[in-house]
Amino acid sequence: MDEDIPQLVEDVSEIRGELNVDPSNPVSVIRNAVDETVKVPISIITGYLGSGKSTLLKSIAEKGDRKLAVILNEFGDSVEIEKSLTIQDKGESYEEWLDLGNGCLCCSVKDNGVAAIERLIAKKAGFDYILLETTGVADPGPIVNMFWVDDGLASNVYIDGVVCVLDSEHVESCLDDVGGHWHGEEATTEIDGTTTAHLQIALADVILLNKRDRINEQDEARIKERIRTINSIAPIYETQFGDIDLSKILDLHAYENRDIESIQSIKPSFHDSRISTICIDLPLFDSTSLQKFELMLQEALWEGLFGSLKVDIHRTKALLAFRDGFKVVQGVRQTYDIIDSPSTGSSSPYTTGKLVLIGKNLDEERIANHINSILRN
Ligand SMILES: Nc1nc2c(ncn2[C@@H]2O[C@H](COP(=O)(O)OP(=O)(O)OP(=O)(O)O)[C@@H](O)[C@H]2O)c(=O)[nH]1
Repeated sequence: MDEDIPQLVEDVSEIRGELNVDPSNPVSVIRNAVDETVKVPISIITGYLGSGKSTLLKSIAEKGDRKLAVILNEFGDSVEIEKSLTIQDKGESYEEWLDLGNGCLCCSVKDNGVAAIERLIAKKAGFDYILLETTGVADPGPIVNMFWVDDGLASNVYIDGVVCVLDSEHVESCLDDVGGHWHGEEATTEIDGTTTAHLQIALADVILLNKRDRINEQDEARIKERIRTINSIAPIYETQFGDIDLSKILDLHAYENRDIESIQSIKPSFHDSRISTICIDLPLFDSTSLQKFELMLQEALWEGLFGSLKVDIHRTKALLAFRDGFKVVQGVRQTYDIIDSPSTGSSSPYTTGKLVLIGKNLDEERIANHINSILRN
């Protein structure tokens, strides 16, 4: 093995040892050893089982001149308390088994996964991009939040975006949940018919309609329309064997304030009984608007309420326009961030703002009325 290629997770017990030092803040131990000036983008690759995630990763690795670190998250076929963490670096790969403790992706992967990636950075592997492939049955929300929110990690890694790979031939049956039996997996549908595929599409910043060779033009038009009823922000590209111009899926900066274009270009929404996208115009904010807006947003995200309307929000984006500048809001599930625009010293380029929400039960008219009445008072 090449000496220059760093060992990533030498020993799981070592990670646990570190976690044990300060269980309340597991990354802080490692954070000190990290060069804070290094910031590596991480893209989350999500998509249902067999949609072509690994094929895409291979295609990216072959194409780019970037040095990629690829992290594969796979569960065993039982609710095993083990997870395989494989890092590939130009053909070399390291495999470690991380004990998840309770098999729960959300919390258990968080601690071990964060520690492993901190180590990756700390070892200065010389890579400049991380791709993380989630397991096909996973809701990507907790993973996105893990990389976005974690302070220690955020100083070294920033989340660039979520790429959702769809199998053109099977995406409709996944959304109708007749595909839940694939690969012997159990169906993952909620009572109202929301499937894992809905959640993966809802959180996508870009969508690849892969296996395009398996459908005809009519199918393509119908499928795209259906996807847009769920997420009308993310661009959709058709691909075969993950072949795509890398500039369309990497370096999206989808969680930053430079994401203005996607907020501005949002199309009017369609309605789906499960998850849909809505877009609400916001007035020019004055000195009291921000606080009112934030309280309203907190109630919506944390309590699931716009007034008396019960909602469930997966993704939030907003452009808040002020006379002398603007702010961008980014949110994933209950977490949000309000990001200032860099000061230009001149007046704002925007005279109105916009709020884009992807979630369940989003009645655009009722929400717009609620927001307007809050902002007016
Ligand atoms: N016809 C066709 N087959 C494809 C295409 N992309 C991928 N495949 C095939 O689909 C199968 C599944 O692809 P993978 O890349 O392993 O899918 P995955 O999403 O990583 O699968 P899991 O790890 O099981 O979730 C493989 O046999 C691929 O060769 C495509 O565009 N067209």
